[in-house]
Amino acid sequence: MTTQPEVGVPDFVLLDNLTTDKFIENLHLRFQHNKIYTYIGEVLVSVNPYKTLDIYGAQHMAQYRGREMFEVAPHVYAVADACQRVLRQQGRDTCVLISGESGAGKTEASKFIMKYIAANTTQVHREYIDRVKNVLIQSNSILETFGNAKTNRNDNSSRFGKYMDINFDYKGDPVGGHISNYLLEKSRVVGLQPGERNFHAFYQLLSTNNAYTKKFGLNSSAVYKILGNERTTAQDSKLYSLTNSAFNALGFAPAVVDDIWSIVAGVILLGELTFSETGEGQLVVGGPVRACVNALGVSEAALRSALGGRVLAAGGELVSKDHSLVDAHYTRLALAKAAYDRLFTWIVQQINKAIEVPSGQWGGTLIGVLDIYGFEIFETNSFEQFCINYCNEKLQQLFIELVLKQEQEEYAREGIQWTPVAYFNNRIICELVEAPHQGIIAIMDEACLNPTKISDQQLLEAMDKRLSGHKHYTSRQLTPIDKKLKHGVDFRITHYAGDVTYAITGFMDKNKDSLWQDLKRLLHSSDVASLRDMWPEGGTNIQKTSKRPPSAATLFRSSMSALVQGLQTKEPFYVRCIKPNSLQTPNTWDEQLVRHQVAYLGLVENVRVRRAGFASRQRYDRFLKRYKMLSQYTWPNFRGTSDRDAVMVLLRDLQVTDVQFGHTKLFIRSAKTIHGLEAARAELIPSIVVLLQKLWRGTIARRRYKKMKAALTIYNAWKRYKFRQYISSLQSELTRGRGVMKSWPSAPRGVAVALIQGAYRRWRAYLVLKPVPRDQWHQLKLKISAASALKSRRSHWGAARLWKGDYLADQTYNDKASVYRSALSSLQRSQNIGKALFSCRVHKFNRHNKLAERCLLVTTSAICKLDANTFKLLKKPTPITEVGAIRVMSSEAQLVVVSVPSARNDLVLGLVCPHDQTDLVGELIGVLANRYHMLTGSEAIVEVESGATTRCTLGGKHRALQLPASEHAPVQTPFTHAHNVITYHPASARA
Ligand SMILES: Nc1ncnc2c1ncn2[C@@H]1O[C@H](COP(=O)(O)OP(=O)(O)OP(=O)(O)O)[C@@H](O)[C@H]1O
Repeated sequence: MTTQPEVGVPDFVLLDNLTTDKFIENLHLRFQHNKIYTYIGEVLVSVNPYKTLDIYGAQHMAQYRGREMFEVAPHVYAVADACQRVLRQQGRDTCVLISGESGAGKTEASKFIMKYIAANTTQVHREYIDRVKNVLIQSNSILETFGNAKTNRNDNSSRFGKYMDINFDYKGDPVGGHISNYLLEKSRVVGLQPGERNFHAFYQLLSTNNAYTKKFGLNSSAVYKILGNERTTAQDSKLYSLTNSAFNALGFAPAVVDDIWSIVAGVILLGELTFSETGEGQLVVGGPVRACVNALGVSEAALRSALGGRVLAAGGELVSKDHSLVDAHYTRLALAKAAYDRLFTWIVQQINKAIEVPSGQWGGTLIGVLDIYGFEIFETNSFEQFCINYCNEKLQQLFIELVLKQEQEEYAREGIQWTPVAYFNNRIICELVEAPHQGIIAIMDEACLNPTKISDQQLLEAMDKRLSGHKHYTSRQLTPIDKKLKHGVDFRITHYAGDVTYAITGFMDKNKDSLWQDLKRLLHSSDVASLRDMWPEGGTNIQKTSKRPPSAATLFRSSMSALVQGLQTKEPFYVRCIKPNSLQTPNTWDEQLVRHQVAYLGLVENVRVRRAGFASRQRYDRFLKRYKMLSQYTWPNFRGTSDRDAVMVLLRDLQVTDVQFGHTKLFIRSAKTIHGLEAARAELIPSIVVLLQKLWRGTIARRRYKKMKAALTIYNAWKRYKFRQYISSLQSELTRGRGVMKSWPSAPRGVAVALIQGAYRRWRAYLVLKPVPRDQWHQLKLKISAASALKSRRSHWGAARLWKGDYLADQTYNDKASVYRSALSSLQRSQNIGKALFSCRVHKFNRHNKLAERCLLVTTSAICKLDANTFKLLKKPTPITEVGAIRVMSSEAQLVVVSVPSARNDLVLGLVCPHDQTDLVGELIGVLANRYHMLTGSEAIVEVESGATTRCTLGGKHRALQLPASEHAPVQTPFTHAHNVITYHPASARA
């Protein structure tokens, strides 16, 4: 991973002088360098780049997997990973609360979080987990189609609040989810601001020639009232097919998808209906009535009557009342809004069915992702802004509760002393809105319930009366000097994020949100099955439905309170989104706009609170892991017992004093200290990287070496196998008198034995030596590789027994083993000869034709001749590097000639084997050849004489050395000599 240099500070907590200017300066600096993410402790501040950044790919995800937030550059993936880690490691539910104004990047952030969570599963290809991941991601396309629209602030603005719970199994893999939707901006269905579009669904439906447009006579080039001046685009038709494939992926039945698009068409057509009055005052419905009833699946008569008037239950009687033109118009719009709003909620319910945790599947832990509208302050603020801003007050309250409370609890838990920080608690504003009996919602509900029709203005008067004296509420009536407030229209709430003036107009209607029963009945009578299903209350008896449903504000308050309750039980993470400009363009920074958002999101305050007590807190183990290299007492390892002790020692060594030691965490007061630690660390890192690289390269080399060794072992085993096969084929040919013997069918048995012995010897020789072509075996006088000599001998002789090497140290071979051992160690002390590798008794033949019993000792560097009884060194050791050649016989004779060109005498030795074995030659050659190779880097020369004769140099003269002919009479001495010919008698050389 390449770590890029940081720009500014990656965590606002590290700012030296905290002011709003400094805060914005750092945010801007980072934005200019495409560093759109910065932390306030664990809160992520994200600035919308309005351009595609290459920071979201799989390789970026990998950088955040399992890493602590402070270890890696700030990123929304780090938040997602932290969420998942808390869930997996502590089994705790977590949530991410994403806030910011329209276009600040909330929905994008939530999608990145979902993407990360979906990718970060423990099992990559478990079928239903893959399905869940797919469904969670696809559900976004449907929600965006039906709930998003182009506004002047955001081309793809979510016009509803969304909270999504994702369920995880015990391993931490997603197994399902649930979406809650809040307050769709349904007024958009029938009224658009200039330059804005209606919900995407309408344009998508009209963008192609499809079954629905055909069936309901819709036309992509026609102008429809509810679509405003905006036309469909090529993008819409692309998204139309995407939406349909998402429906398919979520398992929506084709009939249901038909129903959904029919309702969308029906709403477009409702927008086209017109009303006029006949001369007799009769209301006439015009426009595409037929197409409209077709799309909604209702009868024409029912539609006409529902739009033309209404039936009321009064005193047990049913009274019908005709609509005026104005009422009819209002009813049509109400019907369109209600039908679309209900459709949206119903679609969310269907999605929930598709993603619910299957029964029997444990989906015990949750991550909640809240993507909800930010604070809104417009020219004219109405009921919707009132609800949205109330929602933000609730979330701010939650933030205060969780963040500040947690902070204080942590200090208490850790035994840290601190002075509480003053902060503005917005509970008072929440209460202004929601308090029972006294709050604005209660006052509105009371007005709505009043049997006499209360106007908006009367509502305002009632509010003024009840709320006068409240610090956060005012109106022109209450502060006549404030000319900005319109008399009888405006009231102002001082929100935690600033003053907002609301116009009371429409509050009563919007809060009642009543849909006449006739319309509910109409929709329930539809033969579009899904539409019928959406309006169950339209099926109840009109006489029984006089009870008013709860008002819109009350419903909203309940859903907010349920939301907050749910969030309270979870460990929260915050993403605060900031919009850098209103033009939706990259690289543009509108200082005023940013300043405003920083203010109302309370970000600087957030940093202050975070730093009030301590700028940073870290668990001892984590702190140690990050900074242990800064002190010789802790690097590479601390010798004490606890991490806390280690951190204390480390900080004492660094003379850092502005800290407090909690039970499990270290609390650092000033940001400067963290800076200092970070800088010192950054300075040391390059040398540590070099060290790690060195170690790692060594590991790789050792691994490669092991592999090579393993390959060689396999190769040798195979070679042995082939030769065993060859020998056994020879043996079986011999016993059956075929094959080799076939060429000499009459060969006597002695010849056969000689033959097989010859083959056996050649085989032994072969094993000693590097393989040579069979046709060159008669020239068995070769240079061999030391390693292969060692290995080949070992593979043959070593298979039967272990090489003991230092035989003299073995009591069974040498009854004076202990004398030998002490002689050896004093020898080792006096003569730098190294470790004993091989020793045995030998018969030595010298230049005076004398035979002597000696002991031979081969060490890591030299060949020594020792006295046979005292094991004292007899002559100067001969360095192994001076060995010229080693000569042996291909037979079993234990005769070895070690030629030393620098001396006038070769070593002519008959080795004395232990009782239980017949050969030491192989082992001696193995040891000598191997050491020779190690010391000189070249191969030892080993000559194997195939015949019965070899040679040696004694007293500077060449002498022949032979084995006796078989018919020779046995002699008692291992060596005899006559006429410069030395004879070695193997039989007499036994121990
Ligand atoms: N991280 C990002 N990288 C690139 N572009 C982004 C990023 N975040 C947001 N955008 C761009 O900004 C646009 C608006 O973002 P988004 O829809 O997430 O805002 P929002 O805060 O959810 O707004 P609203 O409240 O209106 O729904 C996106 O369509 C996208 O083009």
